[in-house]
Amino acid sequence: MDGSSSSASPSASHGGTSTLGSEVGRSVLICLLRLDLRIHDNPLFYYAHQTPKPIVSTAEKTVDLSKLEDEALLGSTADYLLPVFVFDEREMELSGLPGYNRKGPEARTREYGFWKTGGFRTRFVSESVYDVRSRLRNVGSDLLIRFGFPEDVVSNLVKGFQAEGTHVEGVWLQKEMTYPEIDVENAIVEKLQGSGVPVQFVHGKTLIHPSDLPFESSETPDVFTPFRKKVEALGTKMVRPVKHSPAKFKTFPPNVPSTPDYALDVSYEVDVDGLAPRALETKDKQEGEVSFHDILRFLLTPLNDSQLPPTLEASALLQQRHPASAFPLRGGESSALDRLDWYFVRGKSADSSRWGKADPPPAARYKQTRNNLIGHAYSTKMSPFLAYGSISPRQIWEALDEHEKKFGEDQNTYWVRFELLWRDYFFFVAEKFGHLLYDLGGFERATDPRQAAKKMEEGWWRKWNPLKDGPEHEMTRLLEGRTGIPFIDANILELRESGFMSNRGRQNVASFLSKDLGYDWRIGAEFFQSHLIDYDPTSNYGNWQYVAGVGNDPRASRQFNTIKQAKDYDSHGDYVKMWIPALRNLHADYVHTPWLLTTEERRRYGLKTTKMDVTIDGYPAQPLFEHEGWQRHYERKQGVGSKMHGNPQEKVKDGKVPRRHRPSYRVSAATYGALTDGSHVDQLSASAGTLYSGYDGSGSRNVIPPLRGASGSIGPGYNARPQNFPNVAGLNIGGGGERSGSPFGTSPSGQAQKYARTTASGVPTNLPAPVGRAPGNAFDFGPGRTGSASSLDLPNGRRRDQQANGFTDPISQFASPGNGHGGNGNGVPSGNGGNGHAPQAVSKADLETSWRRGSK
Ligand SMILES: Cc1cc2nc3c(=O)[nH]c(=O)nc-3n(C[C@H](O)[C@H](O)[C@H](O)COP(=O)(O)OP(=O)(O)OC[C@H]3O[C@@H](n4cnc5c(N)ncnc54)[C@H](O)[C@@H]3O)c2cc1C
Repeated sequence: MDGSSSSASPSASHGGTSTLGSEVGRSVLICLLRLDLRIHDNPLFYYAHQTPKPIVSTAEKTVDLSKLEDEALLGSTADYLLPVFVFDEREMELSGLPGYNRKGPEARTREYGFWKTGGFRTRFVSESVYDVRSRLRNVGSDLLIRFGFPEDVVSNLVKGFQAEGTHVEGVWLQKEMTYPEIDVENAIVEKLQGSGVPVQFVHGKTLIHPSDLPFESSETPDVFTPFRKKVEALGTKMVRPVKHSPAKFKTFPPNVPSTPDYALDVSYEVDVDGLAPRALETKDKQEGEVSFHDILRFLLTPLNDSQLPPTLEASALLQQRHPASAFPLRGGESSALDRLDWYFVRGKSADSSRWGKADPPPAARYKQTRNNLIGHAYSTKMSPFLAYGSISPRQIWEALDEHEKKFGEDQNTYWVRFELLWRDYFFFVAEKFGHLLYDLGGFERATDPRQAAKKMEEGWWRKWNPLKDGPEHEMTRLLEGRTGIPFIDANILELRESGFMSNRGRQNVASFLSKDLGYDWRIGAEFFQSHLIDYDPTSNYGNWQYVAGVGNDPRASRQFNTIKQAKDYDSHGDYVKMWIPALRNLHADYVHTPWLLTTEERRRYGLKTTKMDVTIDGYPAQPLFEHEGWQRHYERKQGVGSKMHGNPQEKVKDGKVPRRHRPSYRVSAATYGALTDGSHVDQLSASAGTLYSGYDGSGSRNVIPPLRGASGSIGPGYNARPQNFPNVAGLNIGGGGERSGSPFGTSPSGQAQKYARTTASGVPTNLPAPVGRAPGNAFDFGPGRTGSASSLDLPNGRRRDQQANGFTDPISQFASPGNGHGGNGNGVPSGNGGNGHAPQAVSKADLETSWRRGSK
């Protein structure tokens, strides 16, 4: 960057030549902020305000500061403190800044060429930088912001100060532990050689200070558990206390020497969250003035200019936080501290009755909720703040202490600590193995070279060429969220549209990409690197290696069963429906396996199938891959075996927990018409009875609940096909009731069908034989028949007679005024019905059996 670029900047708040005049003879300490964008518990700022202690020589050794044996010896006598941040051209594409001349290559990932820093992270980092600047201003200091290469900026500043007679006491920075970052450190040291200015590193990244480890970092165990046990044995010595920064900082240098580095600074403030893109010439700003939004826009612009298919890039236009984002927070220390306080201490997030505690903050149920997928409260959401150092792990540790003092200590609080140790583990392991973090063969090349050699053979990992392989290539489909496997697609879409993905989602996507499909795991790691707000080299590449089986997992062949996982963790399909609008109308039992629907059923659910439709609101009709192990989970119904646990943000009304699950109903020997009250039932089972669909009065098409019974008849509807009714003898699917424009159809073609029996997987053993004619000529059961002699067993064991015209249930939201037939799409009962037969009677034993089977 030459001087002309600097002058091209509309505003350079610390620019201008200075002779320092009376300042000659004074000294300055330069603190380069990198991934430590905070003022609290930042060792740089803490030690900058301590009186230096002499280097001591003991009988055993001379304490060598450069080895960081004891940072407590650090201190500064400098008159001025200069905090600097450099937007590094290696990490972020800066070519959109007016007048900026990039010196190096585009900021792209090394193997597959994604932008290294996508839109969401660009915004997050920028917010973090400007937040730390205002926080520094609040304590009497400031932040110098530059763009380019950190080593150039620092050495130019040193030269400038020295030329003006100011003594530069030192350049301090946080020690990084991964490679591209260490390369920058080395470049800084190299550039300052001969300047007489010492470069000093301090540690602030990890929970455990490296010199407190009970082993050399080169001897970090290759498996997590031994590491954890060793460090936990340190007891109270494991984590050093938080270092509080002073209320008033040393003075920022009154004049900063002019350098040729590119400077662009915010000269007027705007409400970033309320931003709409604005033209530069907006009236309320002066010519040449720059707002935060302008800077963001400059940084985002080049990301749209893609060498890859634009659909694979983290869109530069995504400046607004997604309303459904699990990480709806802005970047910066202020935001991090607020979240910390809310999550661990102040927040009141859950009902007391369910948990038997007095509405504690969300941390009190972390272990139960951490695998959930929806909302921001299921986990701490500390990762983006940790990645950019807006908070330190020690601060989280202390927040846990505080939480435990007030609300008690248990598995939940321990588990947050446990996860923080995972984070540390990946740092120490990454430091131990250096460049292997990014190597296809992973750490295994060092820990088990034989195994690694096998996995390095040609053909072990499948390849992908983002520039040549077209849009229908498996990998392109995967990264665009178009695999046809909803749980995978929803996670990818969440990442692309919000910059975040849950840990559960990350594990599943990583396993699918590397184990199910067998692709080079670095495709996924680089894609995550580009899109994740919380990207951190050690956690990202370390976890990818772990899941791909080339890292620290002693059971390297472990593979996630996507359908099992989907049904365990998104049992009601809410997550998938949130991110894939095309699936919103689907019953939860099918939402994870839409390929099991027939073409006709897809049509009835409004699922489009043609190629063109797929890009609008359709969804691929077939999965790009189907693992045979998935099949045994196909028939598992919603809610069954769910591992989802209470959302800590569940609202409490009048001290009572609102009913979260709509009840399951058992219908015994009953004829049961549609629910037409505007609600729907999650699960409705019947034994040897008849049952029929709910219909959502809001106008969305609803579902036919599955029939579970030894024999039975069902009304017409979307899922009225044998596959959905395993182990049924004498299955009669009613026709009838199809009305034009109504979502209530019948069996395909509108005809009633009869099967002798179905197998465990719902395959009919005789060919469907039309036995009736639709519409209005239902066999066995048609829509809208009102029942006789029917009863409902309500979920809490109470029993209620079904009323002839529908039913009411005082303990649920359901109050059906209808007369037991399918609604008309507007929730209005319409009174026509088939003329099916009364269902056959069943014994109580049958009923109980089917009930138990059904509700497992
Ligand atoms: C394939 C893959 C890629 C990942 N990439 C990243 C990444 O780039 N950056 C990142 O911070 N995390 C990454 N993780 C780890 C984890 O998914 C996130 O840390 C977590 O989801 C962040 O949400 P949270 O802060 O609410 O986590 P919480 O569940 O609240 O956990 C608290 C903290 O513990 C740490 N932590 C939790 N799980 C892990 C883990 N598996 N590994 C390391 N540290 C962990 C994080 O610092 C986290 O903020 C990745 C995981 C996988 C499987």
